[in-house]
Amino acid sequence: MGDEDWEAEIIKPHMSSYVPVFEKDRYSSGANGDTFNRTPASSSEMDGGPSRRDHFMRSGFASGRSLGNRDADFSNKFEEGDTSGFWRESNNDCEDNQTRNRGFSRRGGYQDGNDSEAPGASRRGGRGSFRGCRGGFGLGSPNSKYEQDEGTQRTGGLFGSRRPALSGAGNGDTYQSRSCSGSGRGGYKGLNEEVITDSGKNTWKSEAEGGEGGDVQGPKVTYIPPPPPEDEDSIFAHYQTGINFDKYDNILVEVSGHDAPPAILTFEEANLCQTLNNNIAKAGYTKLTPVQKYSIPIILAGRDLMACAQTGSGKTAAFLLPILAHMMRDGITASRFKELQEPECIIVAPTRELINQIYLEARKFSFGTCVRAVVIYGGTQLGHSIRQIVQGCNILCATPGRLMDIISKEKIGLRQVKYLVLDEADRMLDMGFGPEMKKLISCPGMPSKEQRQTLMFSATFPEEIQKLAGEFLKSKYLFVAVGQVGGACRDVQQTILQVGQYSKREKLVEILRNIGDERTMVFVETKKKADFIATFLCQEKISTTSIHGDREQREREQALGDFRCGKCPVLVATSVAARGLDIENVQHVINFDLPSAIDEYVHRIGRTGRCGNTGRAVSFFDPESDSHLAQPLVKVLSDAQQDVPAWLEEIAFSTYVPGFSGSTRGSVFASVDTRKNYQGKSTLNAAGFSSSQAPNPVDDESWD
Ligand SMILES: Nc1ncnc2c1ncn2[C@@H]1O[C@H](COP(=O)(O)OP(=O)(O)OP(=O)(O)O)[C@@H](O)[C@H]1O
Repeated sequence: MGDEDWEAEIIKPHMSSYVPVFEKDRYSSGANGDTFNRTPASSSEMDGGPSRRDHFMRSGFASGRSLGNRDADFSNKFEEGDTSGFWRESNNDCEDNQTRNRGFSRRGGYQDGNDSEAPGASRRGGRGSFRGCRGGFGLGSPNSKYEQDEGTQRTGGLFGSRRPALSGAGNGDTYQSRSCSGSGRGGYKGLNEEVITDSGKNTWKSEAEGGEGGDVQGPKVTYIPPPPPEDEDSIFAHYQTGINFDKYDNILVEVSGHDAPPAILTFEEANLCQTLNNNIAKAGYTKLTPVQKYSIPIILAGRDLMACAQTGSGKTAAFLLPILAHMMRDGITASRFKELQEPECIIVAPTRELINQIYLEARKFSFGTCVRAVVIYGGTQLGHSIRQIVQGCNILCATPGRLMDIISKEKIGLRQVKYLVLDEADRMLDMGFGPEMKKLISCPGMPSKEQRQTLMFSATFPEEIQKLAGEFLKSKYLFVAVGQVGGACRDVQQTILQVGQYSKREKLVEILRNIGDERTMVFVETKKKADFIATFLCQEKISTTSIHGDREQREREQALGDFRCGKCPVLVATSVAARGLDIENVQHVINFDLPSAIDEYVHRIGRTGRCGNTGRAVSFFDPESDSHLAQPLVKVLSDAQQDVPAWLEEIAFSTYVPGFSGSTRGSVFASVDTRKNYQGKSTLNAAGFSSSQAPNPVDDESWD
């Protein structure tokens, strides 16, 4: 990806606000048209009384086997030997996992015509019918000692041409060739991505575990991401807040812990320096969101914080602004070249694209100051990461694997760390990343929790993860809960359709055809399925790209860029794109497969309906595989004042688990703060008034 692609990806400022029109019959099957009715459930429904019957699956979308002969050649390739009519992939990710442990793998059936394979690579054949989409991207020859340190380069694909994605599919359709970037080559696994564990449950795997970026296993990564744009317009590019932005003020906020400082109501009250205020204005922020109103004074007061607020409600600025304010107040010295850099702030996030996004935000808010933010993440050349760091580093944004690598190379010292931020903290502390986070806080030089300020943010905080967090936070940390902990954003209109696996593709195409060119993220559960569905959609002449951990980083960034700029309005993704990504104008999220855990559902649908804009989420519920989600889904839907289909309630009732509190893997819906013996709890609304003065959002008819 070249510089020009970066520019294409950047959304220029002052674009008009996105307010989608919800046409009643948009997704209607035509028979009764009673679909996507945005009317909130009646109070009796909210109380667990009878809910409206859902009509979608009864009258609506075609049932039975999909596709027929339409894409016979392609489908057959996948369905060969699969009596289910949908290709089987039960063990695929286990295989991936094994392959991943060797540090390098190739996707079965995908052939990259111009890439050389490094030693140790494994090739899985058997489903061949595709060629690699395109060649690679070369960025000069190694010329520094860091690059030489990289050792063997993965040389294949330099300046490769964009080749037809489906050359083996038998139709040579040029449209597909042009638009489908769903078929990634092998290469490095995206290691911060889901893998199926022995138990069959998804978890996430850190980069370090797979050796990515490390020196021990596998070939070296040569990808150097293009530099971000330097011009002010691009740096401050933003989208407009939506019609529901002001309604954030009605959400109840609960702060727990001792001696919480009062919320602020305006940016002026934060008393930030002039440069920061200018940057805030240039970013188009005029009013604080609830999580900002509460978190900014807490962080400015030097307190540790665990903050939980709905997706798309401004958590990133809630931690960046007060950290920057402190740095400015403390007069940190301008960064300069040093072999060992000692950043004052470390921010970690679970995926590469998210950490890059956080970095861009940090760069935006620190514009014109001497604070230098740096981003490092897996899938890119290690030497490049080191070169970025040695030039100076006050705020280090990193994925965990790359961070630990860089620390082990003694390019980063931890003695000066004053702020440690875990974004998507529940993910950062779960079994995928938790061990690495523990390693991080026990690294030599890392100030103890008493000596540093630790900040955790997420839209979901399962109880058991809150308990783990105690190890990282001072005992007197404050907990801010904006709205229901783990609740879905109410600006997202959620629809659950009962769709069996054999009908999913047909339904997807039907919905996407109705949607037209509006940007849509389609979530699937595995990387292979992401490739498959992306390719299938391309074959259906729906311009689609894909992002998942089997794609090389260059391809992931290209895919995201193509999606952002609208070149490919459909992005098929695994959960690697479920959290944090803030992409303008994502009007729809479709859960082709539901995730295994409800918190992931909340994050996925939160890619739309951001910052007061409205969005829609449709989820295919297959009773064969998704029944365990019925209960938590009913809770999420009713908490967000969405219609709950009667059939879903029935399934939820029939799979009733006594003591259920909202999650299949512990309680997403923590009672708020899991510390039992705290004092000083206060409930306020986001406008800063006590709850007795505030309208209860559940009663707020105008919310929807
Ligand atoms: N006060 C504000 N005024 C206007 N826009 C804002 C404000 N705060 C944040 N935004 C914008 O809202 C969008 C969402 O913010 P952000 O990505 O920080 O959300 P988030 O809460 O971290 O979401 P997620 O839970 O999905 O990670 C961004 O485009 C951001 O620039």
